[in-house]
Amino acid sequence: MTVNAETHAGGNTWRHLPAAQQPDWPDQEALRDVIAELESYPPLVFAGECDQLRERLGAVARGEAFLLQGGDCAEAFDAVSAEHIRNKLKTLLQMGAVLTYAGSVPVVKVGRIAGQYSKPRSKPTETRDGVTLPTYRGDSVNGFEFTEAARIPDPQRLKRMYHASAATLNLVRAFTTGGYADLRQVHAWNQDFVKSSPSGQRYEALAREIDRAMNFMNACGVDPEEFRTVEFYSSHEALVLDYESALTRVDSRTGNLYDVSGHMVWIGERTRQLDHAHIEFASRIRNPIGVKLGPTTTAEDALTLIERLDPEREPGRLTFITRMGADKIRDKLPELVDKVTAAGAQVAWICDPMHGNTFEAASGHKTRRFDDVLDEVKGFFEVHKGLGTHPGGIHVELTGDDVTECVGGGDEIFVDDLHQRYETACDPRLNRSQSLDLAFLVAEMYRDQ
Ligand SMILES: O=C[C@H](O)[C@H](O)COP(=O)(O)O
Ligand SMILES: C=C(OP(=O)(O)O)C(=O)O
Ligand SMILES: [Mn+2]
Repeated sequence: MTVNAETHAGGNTWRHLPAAQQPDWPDQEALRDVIAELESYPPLVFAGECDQLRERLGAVARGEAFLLQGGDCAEAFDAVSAEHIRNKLKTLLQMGAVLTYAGSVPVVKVGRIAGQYSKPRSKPTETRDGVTLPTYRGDSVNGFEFTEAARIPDPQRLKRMYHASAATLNLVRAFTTGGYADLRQVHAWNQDFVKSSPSGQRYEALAREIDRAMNFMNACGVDPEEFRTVEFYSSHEALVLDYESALTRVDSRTGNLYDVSGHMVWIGERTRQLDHAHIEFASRIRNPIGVKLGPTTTAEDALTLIERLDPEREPGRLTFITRMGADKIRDKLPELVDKVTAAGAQVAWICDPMHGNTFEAASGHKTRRFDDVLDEVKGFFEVHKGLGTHPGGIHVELTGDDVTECVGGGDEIFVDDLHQRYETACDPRLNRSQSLDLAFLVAEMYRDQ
C-alpha cells in the first residue's frame, strides 16, 4: 500500500454529495488535522484478506456456505479488554461450531468488531428530566455520558477508534490463529458456561460429538490444518465517511481502492439513499459491501443498488442484509428476492432479525423479544424456501457477557429483569445463552431447508 495525496483522491468522490448522519464537528481545522494523521496510519487489514472474504461470501451467494455475522450494536472504548473480546469471540466460535456441525454447512465468520464505533440515530437530540442534549453517536464521535461536554463531537475520537480497532483486531488475530480457536478446544470455550445454562449443556453434548468425529478422523490419519485455526473477519457500518475515506488506500498489486479499516463494511438503513454520499463511497472500494434493507425498500431500490455497487454481478461483492421485522418479512421479502433473482444478480441474502423488532419496555429500556428475533429468521427461511433461493446467513447483535437486554430465550429473561445487567451503549444484544439458543434453532432450520 502506498500513501500519498493521489492514494486518497478516489476515496473522496462522495464529498460533493449529501451525507446523512454525519457528526456536526464543531472545529473543522481539528478535523482536517485528524484526517491527515489517519491518512498516514498503517492499514488495519490487507486488501488480499478483503478479497478472500469476497470469495467466501461468493460461496454464500452461490448457496454453498452460511454467513454468521455478529457482535455489539456499538463497541465502546472502555470495553476493549481481553475479557470482553474473548467472551464475544468465544460466543461466535461456539455459534459457528453449532451451525457447522448441526447445520452441516461451511460457516463464514464475520464479527461486528474492531471498528463498530459509529451510530446512526433516529433523533438528533435526547431529553432527560427536561434537559435536551445531542444524542450519543458512538464512541468515535461523542461520549455516552449525559452531559453537555461529553456530547460535543470530538474528532480526536476518530484516532481512538483506530487504535481501539487495532488493539481489538490484534487480539482477535492472536486468538483465532494462535491455538485458542483450535477445534480441539470446543469444550474449553464452554467451560465457564456449561453448568450454569441449558444452552451450555446442549452445546456440551454437541461438543462431545465433534470430539468423537475428530478422534475418528485422527484415527484414520487425517489431521487437517483447517481445524487448528479459524478464518475470522472484521466488519462495521461505514458511517463516518471522514474516517472511512482517510483509511481508504490504493492496493499496490491492482491499483484498486480498499477501505482498510475492516474486511467488510456495510451501509445502514438510514444512509443507503441511492444518490447520496455513502453509496458513492461504497461504489469506489473493492471490499465486500453489505447494505441493510428495511421494510420500505422497493425492488427498484434493490436493483439500483446492484447497478451501483455490483455492476459486474460478482458473487460475494454485495450482501443484502434484510431487517424487515418479524411481522413484515413474509410480506416484503419475496418481491425483493424474486426481482433481484430475475435480474440475474447473485447477491448474498442475510437476515438481521434485530433491527426491525426493537421496542421500548415500560421501564424505558430499549429491548427485543427473543421470540420475535426467532420468528423473523423463520420467516426469512420460509421465504427463501418458497422461492428456491438460498438463506445465506444471519446478522445479529450479541455479546459474550451475561447481560439482560433482550427478553425471552431458554434461560428466560423477563421485562422486569432488564435493569439487572443492561450495559449496551445503543441497541439491546442477545447474551451468550440467547445467542447459542439462536444458533441451535437456526441450524435446525438450515438442515430442514
Ligand atoms: O443500531 C442501530 C441504530 O443506531 C439504532 O437502532 C438507532 O436507535 P435510536 O432509534 O435509539 O436512535
Ligand atoms: C444501525 C444499524 O442497523 P440499521 O442500519 O439496519 O438500522 C445497526 O446495524 O446497528
Ligand atoms: Mn443496532
